[in-house]
Amino acid sequence: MFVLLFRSLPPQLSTISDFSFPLHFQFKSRLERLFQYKRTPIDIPTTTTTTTTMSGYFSTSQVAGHSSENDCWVIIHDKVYDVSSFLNDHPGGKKIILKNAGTDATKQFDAFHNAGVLEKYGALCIGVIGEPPKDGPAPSAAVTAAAVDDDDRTFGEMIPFGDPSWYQDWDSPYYKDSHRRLRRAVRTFVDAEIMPFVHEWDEAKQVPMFLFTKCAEMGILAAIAGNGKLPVEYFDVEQAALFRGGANAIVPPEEFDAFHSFIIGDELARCGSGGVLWGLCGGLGIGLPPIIKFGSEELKSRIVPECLAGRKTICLAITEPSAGSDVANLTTVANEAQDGYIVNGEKKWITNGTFADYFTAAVRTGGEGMGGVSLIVVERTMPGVQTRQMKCSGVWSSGTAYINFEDVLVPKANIVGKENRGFKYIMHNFNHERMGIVTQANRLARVCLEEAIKYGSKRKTFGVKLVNHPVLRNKLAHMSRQIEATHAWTENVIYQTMTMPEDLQMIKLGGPIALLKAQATQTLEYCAREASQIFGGLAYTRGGQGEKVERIYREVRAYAIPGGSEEIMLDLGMRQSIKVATSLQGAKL
Ligand code: HEM
Repeated sequence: MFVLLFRSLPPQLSTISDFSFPLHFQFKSRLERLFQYKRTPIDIPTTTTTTTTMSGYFSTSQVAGHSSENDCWVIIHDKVYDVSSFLNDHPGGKKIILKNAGTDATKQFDAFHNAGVLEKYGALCIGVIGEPPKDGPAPSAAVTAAAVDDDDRTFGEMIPFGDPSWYQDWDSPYYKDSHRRLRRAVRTFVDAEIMPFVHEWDEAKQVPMFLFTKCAEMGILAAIAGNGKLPVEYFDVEQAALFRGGANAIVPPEEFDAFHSFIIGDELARCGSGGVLWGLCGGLGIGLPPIIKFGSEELKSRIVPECLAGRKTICLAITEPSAGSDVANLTTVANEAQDGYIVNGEKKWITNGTFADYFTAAVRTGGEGMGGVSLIVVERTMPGVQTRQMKCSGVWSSGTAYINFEDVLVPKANIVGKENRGFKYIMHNFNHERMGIVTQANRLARVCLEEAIKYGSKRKTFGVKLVNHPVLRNKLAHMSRQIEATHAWTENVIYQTMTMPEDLQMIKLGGPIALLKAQATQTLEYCAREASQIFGGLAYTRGGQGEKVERIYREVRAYAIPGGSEEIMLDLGMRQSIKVATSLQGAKL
């Protein structure tokens, strides 16, 4: 609706700074909008949510009566918070809140916090300012900005370039109603179940195991592992909130496509933490697909359902201390013995390796080079497996591990597919892995942009808002154009994965995907740097308003290096593209 109004504005009001909506254009008051949460389509587990326990309606004079240290209320964005029990724990100190006790402290609050803080401390909220609606429903705890949009053509907070353009009523050939429903469902889930806890989990350097169960109950784990297809045969679709109800589901299982996967990855990445993203799906997204695709029926039925249900976790163990992107030269060996294989060797920088139950490990079963590599599933419970947490600059909660395999006896049944075919299976996986990195990196870049625009719209220097300084707008402009270009290219490639035969994808898409990965991570690096400059000191300290930007800035290398470093991606991208052009497309070079 906002967009329709905007379109009909006269040309003289066409720049944002020129207009503010007349009162009658403010089509619904904030409070009305809060109560207009129309959909309750999914059951989201609530055990750890800090949902609002709103119970009442208050006038400002009622709130004014609660202004002492023992009985202290404040109004923030039309909601009433009883902060009496929180005063001593307030990181900004109790005096500063007491100065605003009993009053509307929205302005002061906004100057020092992200809006997300209130999600986390929702339990302090005791009501709202205003009269109860005559017949309306009670205030809903699960209200988020995402949930109050007027229709599904527009979605999100409408921060310029803060979401992909199809969220802002742009037409797109790629998305239909199930994609629109999915973005809403995943956003509601992420806002309630992940976003408020990201800082805590990152500082604790681990993602809680219950998050796996929750994501499994949503169907998110299955969607991530499915590589654009839903592995319906390995999980109970009826128990996954997104797919429950068949034709009436948020996404009817038979409609699921690569754009649904993309939306899930993109919406999850809004949490602004590579650590949480990788903690949850870094192992599953690359460790399980080779088993689903190439494993024996026995291996699949033993491992896949457990992982998709969130009861077990898995990771991909390829990289070694001396063989990074150089997979063909790895040295971990699996020597055939009477009862199986004896595995010996070291793996390094293994995402989820500190806690994973299964390791889809690349081992040498044959001679030198790529023809001697196999994939085998090593299990944590097997004697001789040792893992230790590595101290990395970023992605703290993802459980990055150094792994020792010492005389580990692994049964023959755990070999994935055929012996000495591992290199092909790994290559098969790389495109999928890289597209996952692209999706996350570009959304993290968007998070930096969104945070910078929000902060720059409230923070003033020399009496002028940051966004009104041309030098800072220039930074935002360069961030936006790169993010939008990367997103459009990503959508184009995803579409090809839906229409091109799989064997041809391996040949034709490898080059462009490698280039796209470099494009996405360089965009991320640029955006994280520029957003940090805009936040200044706040992005140099952990937590607080610059929390997301500070974290993302130190996570950049975790995207630019793994899955193929930028240097290798750029070289491979051109090499492969020239080869395809000359051998397949008829280019005379
Ligand atoms: C429900 C009410 C409030 C909650 C839950 C809350 C929570 C927090 C939290 C978690 C922080 C740590 C930094 C961050 O995560 O953003 C913080 C910092 C701070 N808060 Fe609050 N706060 C509340 C109200 C207020 C009010 C009314 C003021 C008044 C001005 C205030 C002033 C500050 C200041 C000055 C800081 C330190 C900022 C910095 O380190 O740069 N807070 N608050």
